Amino acid sequence: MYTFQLKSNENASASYPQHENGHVDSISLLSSEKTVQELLEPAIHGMDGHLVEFSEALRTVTKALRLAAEGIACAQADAAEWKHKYELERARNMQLEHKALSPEEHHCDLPSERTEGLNNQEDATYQAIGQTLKCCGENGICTHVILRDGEADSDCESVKNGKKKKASFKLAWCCKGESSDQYKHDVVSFATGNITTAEHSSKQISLKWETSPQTVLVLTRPNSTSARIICAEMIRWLKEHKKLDIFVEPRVRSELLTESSFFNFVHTWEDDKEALLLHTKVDLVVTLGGDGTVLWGASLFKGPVPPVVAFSLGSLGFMTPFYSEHYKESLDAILQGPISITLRHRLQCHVIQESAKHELDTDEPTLVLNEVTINRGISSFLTNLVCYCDHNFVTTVQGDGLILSTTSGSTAYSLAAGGSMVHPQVPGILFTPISPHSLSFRPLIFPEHVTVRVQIPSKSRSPAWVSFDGKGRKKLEPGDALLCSMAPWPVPTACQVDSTSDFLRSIHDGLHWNLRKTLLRTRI
Ligand SMILES: NC(=O)c1ccc[n+]([C@@H]2O[C@H](COP(=O)([O-])OP(=O)(O)OC[C@H]3O[C@@H](n4cnc5c(N)ncnc54)[C@H](O)[C@@H]3O)[C@@H](O)[C@H]2O)c1
Ligand SMILES: Nc1ncnc2c1ncn2[C@@H]1O[C@H](COP(=O)(O)OP(=O)(O)OP(=O)(O)O)[C@@H](O)[C@H]1O
Repeated sequence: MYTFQLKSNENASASYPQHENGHVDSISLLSSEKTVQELLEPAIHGMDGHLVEFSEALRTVTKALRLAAEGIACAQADAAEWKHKYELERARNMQLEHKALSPEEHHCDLPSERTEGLNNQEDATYQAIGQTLKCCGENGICTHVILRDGEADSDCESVKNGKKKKASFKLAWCCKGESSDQYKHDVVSFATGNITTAEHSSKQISLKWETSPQTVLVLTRPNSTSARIICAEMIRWLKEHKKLDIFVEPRVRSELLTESSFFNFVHTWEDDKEALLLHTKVDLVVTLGGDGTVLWGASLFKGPVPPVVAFSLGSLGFMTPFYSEHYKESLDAILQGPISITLRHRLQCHVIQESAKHELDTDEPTLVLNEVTINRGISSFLTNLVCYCDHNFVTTVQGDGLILSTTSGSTAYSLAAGGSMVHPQVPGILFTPISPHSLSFRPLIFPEHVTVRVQIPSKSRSPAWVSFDGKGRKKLEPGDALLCSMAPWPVPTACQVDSTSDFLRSIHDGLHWNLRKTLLRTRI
């Protein structure tokens, strides 16, 4: 009996025709439902209660299946309709875009002298674009320009209809202050008043060697046996297989020579003055350690920084995407290029002492890759830091202190203090308070071009302490100030995949960001 029922069940399901996508046809389900009823009707006649119950259950299942199939069919019809709508909308947008981009289409039936005028203006426009590109080339700064100087374009309909034209305007911007012409660019001038950006300013950057790298600086985390072992092995491989010149820190050279006189070819430097010239000799920097070693490496370069390849020892860091175990494959690919890089912006920090505020000759700035922190040190008083952004008063920080962070540093101390995580390729200055006394004090992000000034009021009850990437603490006496702005020398770090993929991997693997634990239940 039960064998029969099972078989009929199988037959019923086998007879449900399925679409390519695996969905069951609701009409066939309806007929199957009837078939089940017809088949069972005589069989159950006069049988016991169990069979009646079972046939009821079977009917309910078939009905449920039919309803589900109807639902799916309905959803599919809906989806097809939306897809059609989407395609129409897309085609319309593409048409509009095309219209906006092609200059010829803008010249509808205007009087001929008017069109001539426009053509001349366009010539001038293209000349202007040419000039801008030339100027970009010279300055090493690229601004993508859309210029459409002067009078109407897509407003021609309104002109024909005798309607008023929209006011024309011109946008300009400058970096590095009003006074510097060098970085000034006229950008957009649209008679229509529509502002668009031609290109995204910050894209995935690719580095292609024009001549092969010759010299590599290898930096290692101190007091680490694994770093020492991999360092010696890597240097031997770079010399024997890649014929490269190697630089290491004075400490590392002594360590290598203690191991073997083979490492006699390794170069180093004598003093800080010589270290300052490293960027003129080194094509590539390799770090073996954690994020701290990358910070250390960056701090050796007070100006331009060669590309940095950061190998992690053990766990992956936020700025160390390469595994040291695979150094040969990674370095092979990097030395050959092209490689994706992240340009990690740095902040330059000046401490201005009250006693020396009228002196023109201030100390060299300190460059940070993560952040500069101003805190209360051992004092038990709240900090009282008066902050300005350019010439605008921002706020007074009363709390444990303030972090001015780069976007690379956004996953470090700033994050612990409640700041947001920001993709490292975004240029900006994060303004994150540390344990602020006021509950409404939320973190801010300033644009890249501003200068932030943190002033210790002359009447402050206590000094404050400033530290750079967690190091080099300095005392800020009442009346002293810290000036912080974006440095012109970023740190180019090689990516394992690309900027975004590496960033996301670091926050997923390093922080377990938004990871929810799911309970594995045994299915009954
Ligand atoms: N409460 C905190 O979270 C806190 C406190 C002090 C310093 N720090 C951070 O430590 C940094 C100095 O690092 P260190 O290695 O010289 O000191 P460290 O040896 O004390 O290490 C600090 C930790 O911060 C991590 N770290 C460093 N840079 C990071 C980054 N950009 N993103 C995510 N994590 C990062 C390191 O991997 C390490 O685990 C400082 O720049 C500061 O950002 C954090
Ligand atoms: N070559 C170096 N010379 C001097 N100090 C260094 C050097 N490399 C790293 N440091 C310092 O040693 C400390 C530890 O460096 P490490 O690279 O292990 O950083 P970490 O980020 O703490 O490591 P992890 O990511 O494994 O937690 C840091 O404070 C760093 O500034």
